[in-house]
Amino acid sequence: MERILSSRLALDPQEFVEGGAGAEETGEGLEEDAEDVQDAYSEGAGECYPAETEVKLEYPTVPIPIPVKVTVGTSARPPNSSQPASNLSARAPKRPRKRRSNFPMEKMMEQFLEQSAQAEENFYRLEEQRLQAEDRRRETEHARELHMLQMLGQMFSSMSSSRAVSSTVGSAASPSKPPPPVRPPVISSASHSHVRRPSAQTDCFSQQSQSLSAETQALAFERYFTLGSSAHRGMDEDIFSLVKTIIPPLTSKKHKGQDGRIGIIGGCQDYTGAPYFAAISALKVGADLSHVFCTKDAATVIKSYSPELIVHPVLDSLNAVEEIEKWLPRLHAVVVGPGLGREDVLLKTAKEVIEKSKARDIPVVIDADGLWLVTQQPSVIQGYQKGILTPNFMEFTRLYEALHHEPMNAGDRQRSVLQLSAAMGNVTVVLKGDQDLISDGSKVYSCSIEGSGRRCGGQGDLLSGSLGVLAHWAHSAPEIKARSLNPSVVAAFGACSLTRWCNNQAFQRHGRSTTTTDMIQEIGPAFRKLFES
Ligand SMILES: NC(=O)C1=CN([C@@H]2O[C@H](COP(=O)(O)OP(=O)(O)OC[C@H]3O[C@@H](n4cnc5c(N)ncnc54)[C@H](OP(=O)(O)O)[C@@H]3O)[C@@H](O)[C@H]2O)[C@@H](O)CC1
Ligand SMILES: Nc1ncnc2c1ncn2[C@@H]1O[C@H](COP(=O)(O)OP(=O)(O)OP(=O)(O)O)[C@@H](O)[C@H]1O
Repeated sequence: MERILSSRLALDPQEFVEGGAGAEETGEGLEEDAEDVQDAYSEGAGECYPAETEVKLEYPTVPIPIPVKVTVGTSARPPNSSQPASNLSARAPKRPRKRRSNFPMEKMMEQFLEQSAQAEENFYRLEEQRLQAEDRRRETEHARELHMLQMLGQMFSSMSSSRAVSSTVGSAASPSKPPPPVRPPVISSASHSHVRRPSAQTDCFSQQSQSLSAETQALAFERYFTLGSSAHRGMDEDIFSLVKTIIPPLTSKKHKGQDGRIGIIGGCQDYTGAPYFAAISALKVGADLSHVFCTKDAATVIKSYSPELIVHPVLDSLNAVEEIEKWLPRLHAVVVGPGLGREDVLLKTAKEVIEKSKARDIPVVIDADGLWLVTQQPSVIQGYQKGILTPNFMEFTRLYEALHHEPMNAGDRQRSVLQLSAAMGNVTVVLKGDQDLISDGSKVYSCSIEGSGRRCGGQGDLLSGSLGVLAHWAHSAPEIKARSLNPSVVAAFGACSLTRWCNNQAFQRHGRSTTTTDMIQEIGPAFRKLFES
């Protein structure tokens, strides 16, 4: 109503007159309509007569009828006359209706406004009804999906129990029995022959679950934890429970910065998105402060994406290394490479920052163009136990070939990742792909949490930014040190799981239009679901 009233005030009567005049110019019908309105008014009110006068208006080129209350003319009616107006007008010859005074025009305007208000109300009423119908439809669909979910649950429970029995009974007789129909993280020993691949049944399951609803996916995901064979289950739960133990509790005793200050080295004229994605992901995972060290021309752009980031436009300055070094004592981890570009001068700065970070014993995650640098100069990170490389397949191939001087066997990725990590002096390597393979040169871990088929740019930046925080947490967690597991591997497993689940959840909502920004919005719920429930 408020809107209606305000629009009423905004109407200029003169404009209305002009509009009416314009309409008259375009056709006879409108003039008749205006006459009808006036007739109805005169008869209905019972006190106004069809008095006509000519009012001189500046605007209309064609005369328009304007009824007036004040009578001017010869057809005045006695005050107590009971004669209907229509009779009166029948007696008095109708004069051509031309221009009249403004007052009835205001009445017309009011009628017009009332009608628009009515129309608007009707519209909203109908819209409300439509939304209610839509809600009812959704509820029905939801109930149907829940029903499906229960049926699937029952189905899998019975499959699980029958498999558990058969694997215990038949393990000696048939050691090559395929794993259960889920995609557990595969954990193998250093020997390649022990690396397990998901079975045909596994893939069948993942295809099936891809077409299911969000609720069904959630179930499939939970079964990821609960349906593994007993041997796998122990290790899955191990690594997941270890990721959970590295997460610092949120307490009121802490001050800003204690849960992580992460530095991203990257961001140039061409690539401003990548460092932003990495830095904001670090914050969303739980770092308290996220710094971006980028070139001058990228800085304002990155700042404009988010006021939450601290952006230093120093990467292409003459004393870039000193500028960054000033901050290193306050950083808990650095992520080198997202959007860095491949200019020699920037790569040289990145190299020196890596050296300085190593000297301070800070975890160093190297991604994207940082891996280009490692391909040219592997020694920059070789042997550093807090170093983690996160190549995509292309970056991995380059690195592998640079270190092994021979083409990689793309059909045997587990072996290749193990070999590369070993050649890098047991630096943790995360080969991203349909399964993420993580190795510290002694074992290969596979993270196969259902993601989606959507491969937009920036997903790797989300992973590297998250990994920066998790690496800091893992390397400072006493529980991990007490166990024989490599903290970098635990952190990598956590970051891969998180990225893939964000991808899955964003895809549930946005399908083909999923972007990294949508995935970043899923970090909070995904983190809770994976590590805090
Ligand atoms: N919004 C932004 O600002 C973003 C900026 N970004 C930044 O861009 C910079 C360059 O990074 P990059 O990944 O494009 O470079 P690089 O490794 O040379 O790959 C080039 C070519 O390799 C191929 N290829 C890639 N993946 C593959 C795979 N899995 N399997 C097989 N092939 C694969 C593919 O070749 P194609 O298929 O096109 O022939 C691809 O075109 C870097 O700084 C990064 O941080 C990104 O983070 C995105 C968001
Ligand atoms: N085929 C796939 N199926 C499922 N998930 C995948 C697949 N390929 C990559 N991913 C996931 O996407 C994430 C990013 O991997 P990707 O290979 O896109 O990195 P990237 O090319 O370095 O990304 P960026 O665009 O940020 O440079 C990883 O978490 C990985 O698990």
